[in-house]
Amino acid sequence: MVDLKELRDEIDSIDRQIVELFEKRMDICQKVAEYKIRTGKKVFDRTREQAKIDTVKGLTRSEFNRHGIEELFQQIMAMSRKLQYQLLEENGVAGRLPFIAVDEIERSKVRVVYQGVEGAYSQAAMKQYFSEDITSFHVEQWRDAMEAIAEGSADFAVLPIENSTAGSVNDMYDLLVEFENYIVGEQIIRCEHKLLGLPGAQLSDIQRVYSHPQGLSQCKPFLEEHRGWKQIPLENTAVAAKRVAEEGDKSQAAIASAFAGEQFGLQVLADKIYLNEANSTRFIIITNQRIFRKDADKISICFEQPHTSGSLYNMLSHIIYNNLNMTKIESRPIEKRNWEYRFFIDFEGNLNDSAVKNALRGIREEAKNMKILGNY
Ligand SMILES: O=C(O)C(=O)C[C@]1(C(=O)O)C=C[C@@H](O)C=C1
Repeated sequence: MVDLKELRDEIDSIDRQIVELFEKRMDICQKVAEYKIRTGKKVFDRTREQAKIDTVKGLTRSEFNRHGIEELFQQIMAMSRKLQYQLLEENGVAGRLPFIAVDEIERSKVRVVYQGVEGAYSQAAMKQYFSEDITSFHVEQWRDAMEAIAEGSADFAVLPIENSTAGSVNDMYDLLVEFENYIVGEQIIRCEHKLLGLPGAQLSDIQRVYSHPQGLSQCKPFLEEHRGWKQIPLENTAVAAKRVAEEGDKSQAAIASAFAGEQFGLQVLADKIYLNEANSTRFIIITNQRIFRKDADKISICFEQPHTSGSLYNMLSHIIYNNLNMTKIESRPIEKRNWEYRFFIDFEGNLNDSAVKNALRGIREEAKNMKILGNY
C-alpha cells in the first residue's frame, strides 16, 4: 500500500524545484525586458511563443500531458509578458496614451445633442448632467447624434447605454466602435414609466400601446395583463407620447415618463407599471475629443480576438493580474464575420494609473485590435 504522506512529500519536493526554476526563468525574462527596453523591441513575440509551445509539447510522453504542458507554458509566458510590461512601465517607456487629462468636463455654455423629442429620458439625463445655460437640440436617431458629435455641430451627446431591467442598448456599442467619439461622463436616471393616454380616456378604451422596445420590455408583466393590446415599438418613449397626443385617438396609449406626459398634455392612466422599482437607465456623455477627468474612475474598452480557445481568458488575465476590478462585459457580433465577437469591458481605474497602463498595453499588444472608448 502506498503511503499518501510519502507521495505528498515527493510532490512537495518537485514543487519546490518548479518554483525555483520558475523564479530563475523570470529573472532571465527580466533581462530580456531590459534588452527590449534598450532596443524598443515588442514584448509579445507570437512566433517565438508558438515555437516554444511546439518544442515543449514534443518533450512529453502522452497526449494528456501534451495538452497540460501547452496550457502550462502559455501561462508561464503570459506571466513573463506581464512582468515585462510592468518593467517597461516602471522605466517610463510604456508609451503615452493618446488621451489628455482635464480637471473638469465643461458643463456650461456648450452645445448638447440628444436623441428623441422633448420629454425624452435623454433630455432628463442631459438636464441633470449639464447646467442650464447650454444650447441643446434633438435628433431622430442615435446615429444622427453620433454624427453631430463627429462633425462638431454639437460638443456633447447624451445617449442611453444600459437599462437596469432590460440590459444593454446593443446599437450603442456598435456605434461606439464605428465613430471616433469618446465617453467622458455618465448619468443615471430613474425611469418611472407610466401609461399615458388622451385626457378623458379610460384604461378600458386602450387597444394600442406605443413605446421604445425597452419601455415595452420593462413593463412586460403589466402588458401581459392586457394581452389584447397591440404593442407598437417606436424609436423613443417621448416620440410615443407625442404620437398619442397628435393622433388624438382615445384607444391609443404610450409608455413614457410623467414629464413626457406633461410635455404633450397626456394623462396618467396607470402608474408604477414597471417591473423593477429601481428601474434606471444609464446614459453616457460623448464627445469627439480624447479627454478624461483627472479623477475619472471607470474605463470602457473594446477588443477583437481570434476565434480560438482561451483567447478571451488571456485578455482578461491582464485585468486580473494588474489587480483591476472588471465591472461589466458585453459581446457583439462582428459585422460580416459570422459567429465572431467583439468584447466590451468596463473596469475601475484611471488612465494615469500604472496598473491601468500596464493592462492596456498588454491587451493592445496581444489582441487583434483594441480601442479605448473612454475614462469617466
Ligand atoms: O523571448 C522573448 O522575447 C521573451 O520575451 C520571453 C518569452 C518567454 O517567456 O519565453 C516571453 C514573451 C514573448 O512573447 C516570447 C517569449
